[in-house]
This record gives sequence, structure tokens and C-alpha cells, in this order.
Amino acid sequence: MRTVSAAETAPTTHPWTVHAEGLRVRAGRHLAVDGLDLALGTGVHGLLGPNGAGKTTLMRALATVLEPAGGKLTLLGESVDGRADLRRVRRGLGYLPQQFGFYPRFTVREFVEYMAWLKEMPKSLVPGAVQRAIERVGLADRAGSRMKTLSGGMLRRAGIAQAIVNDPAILLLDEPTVGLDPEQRLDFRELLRDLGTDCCVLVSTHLVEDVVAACSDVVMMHEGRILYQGTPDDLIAQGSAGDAGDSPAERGYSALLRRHRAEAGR
Ligand SMILES: Nc1ncnc2c1ncn2[C@@H]1O[C@H](COP(=O)(O)OP(=O)(O)OP(=O)(O)O)[C@@H](O)[C@H]1O
Repeated sequence: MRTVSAAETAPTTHPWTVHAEGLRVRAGRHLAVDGLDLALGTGVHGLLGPNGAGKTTLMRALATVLEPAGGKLTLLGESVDGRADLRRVRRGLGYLPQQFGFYPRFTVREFVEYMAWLKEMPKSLVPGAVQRAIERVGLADRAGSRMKTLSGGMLRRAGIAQAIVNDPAILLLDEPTVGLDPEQRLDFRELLRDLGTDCCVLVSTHLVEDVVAACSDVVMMHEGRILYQGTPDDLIAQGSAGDAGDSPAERGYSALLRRHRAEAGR
């Protein structure tokens, strides 16, 4: 039986949650996203690609931190361009950047509350939402600890808590498993699957195994474009015994890159 990807099961009568056509985005002076087409609906989408593929730049554009330099980008049915009022879209977004800033003297609870306030959440909903987000990432027993006293993995989890506090419709997680120990990674996969039941989650990672375990859809980027989109099973089917990698999914990933580079004459 063929597994169906989230992109295929998304309703066709509604706009995609995330839709890009010929999208171009600059990182500094470099055109890091260059003619990218992408359609994402509800589910967990794993974003893979070699260093410098443009994953972070794409994430930053979807988070409305970077303005597109060209092409079309639609988020939650709203067109994102220089003239757009992005407040409604931003209220529906959650974003964990690769590096995020915080006041070191804030407690975990204060940090997540502060982010809820920045997202313009109704005041009466904040305490409950903050508590729920902190519990979901397994930090309830550290809610009163100052951010500066947390380990790297705990900081990452606090970052995820702030990203989900507003129950976003689009959740963007840029390398969220960096610094997590193996047990936390397993918990995180479960959290991802749970979040993906009613949210469009895009998670960038170099850990192909996390994608296979937790994602319904694999999106692979190379040189600013989408090289491949399919299910984890489809990704695995791309590889063979001779391809580089320690697992069937890694071999599928290597095979796709190898073929693409061969076709491009590199
Ligand atoms: N501020 C900048 N100025 C110039 N070039 C940049 C800037 N930021 C990124 N780039 C370049 O843009 C390209 C894409 O970078 P990006 O960080 O989006 O890739 P990535 O896929 O997230 O990489 P990684 O897996 O290493 O995090 C790279 O070639 C990078 O060197």
C-alpha cells in the first residue's frame, strides 16, 4: 500500500496553508531561494538539504522575517508582499529560529509569556496557554528557572514552547533537535506528530531519521529550489545498497542528491 503525503491529502477547495510559486529570497546579497515552488497543507513536513541549500532563508521568508525578492508567497490565504498587512498572518505563525534571543534573567514562564504578548494573544488566554506549552515540551518542573541556568537541550525546548504558545496554524522549526539528547529526541518526534494533526509544521533538520520517524512529507531543497517532495517511504525507495548512508532513508537522500548533481553535470 502506498503512503499518502500530507500535501496530497490537503483540501483542494481551500488555499494551501503555505503556497510559493517561483519564490525568490535574498540572504544578504545572495539569492539563496531562487525560483522555488512549494505547496504545504496540514501535517509534518521535514525539510532536508545540504548546507547552504537555502533552508534557513526559506524558513525566514515563511516566518515573514525576510521579504520575498520575487515570485509569489501566500500564507494562510494571504499574499505576502511589500504591501501586505502581516499582523493576521503573524498571529497564526510559530517560529523557532536556529538561534534565538532571550533575556537571560527571564524565567522559562516569563520568556514564553513575553512571546505570547508579542504575538498579541488575548491577555485572559495567556496564563493557560503558557502553562500548556511548557508542559507539552516537558519543562513544567523548570518553569520557574531562569533561562541562563538551562542546558542547551532545555533552551531548545523553551524555544519550541514559545513557538507553539499561540497554537499556530503554521509552525516553523529550524533545526529544533540540535542539543537534544536521544531520549528528548524521541519525545520530540512524538510532539511533532501530535502538532501535525491540526497544524502545518515545517521542520528543518540534517537528521534524516527524525524526518522518517516523525514526518508525513519530505521536502528536499538544493541550491534554492525544491529538488524533491514525497513521503518518507518514497524517499527510502529512491536509494539502493550502493548509496552512501547508514540507513535506508539516508541512502535515499544520497541517491536523490547524486542523481540531481549528475543531471546538472556536476
Ligand atoms: N547574510 C548573508 N549574506 C550572504 N550570503 C548568505 C547570507 N546568509 C546566507 N547566505 C548564503 O545563502 C545560502 C543559503 O544559506 P541558508 O542559511 O539559507 O542555507 P541552509 O540550507 O539553511 O544551510 P545550513 O544547513 O548550513 O543551515 C548559502 O550559500 C549561504 O552562504
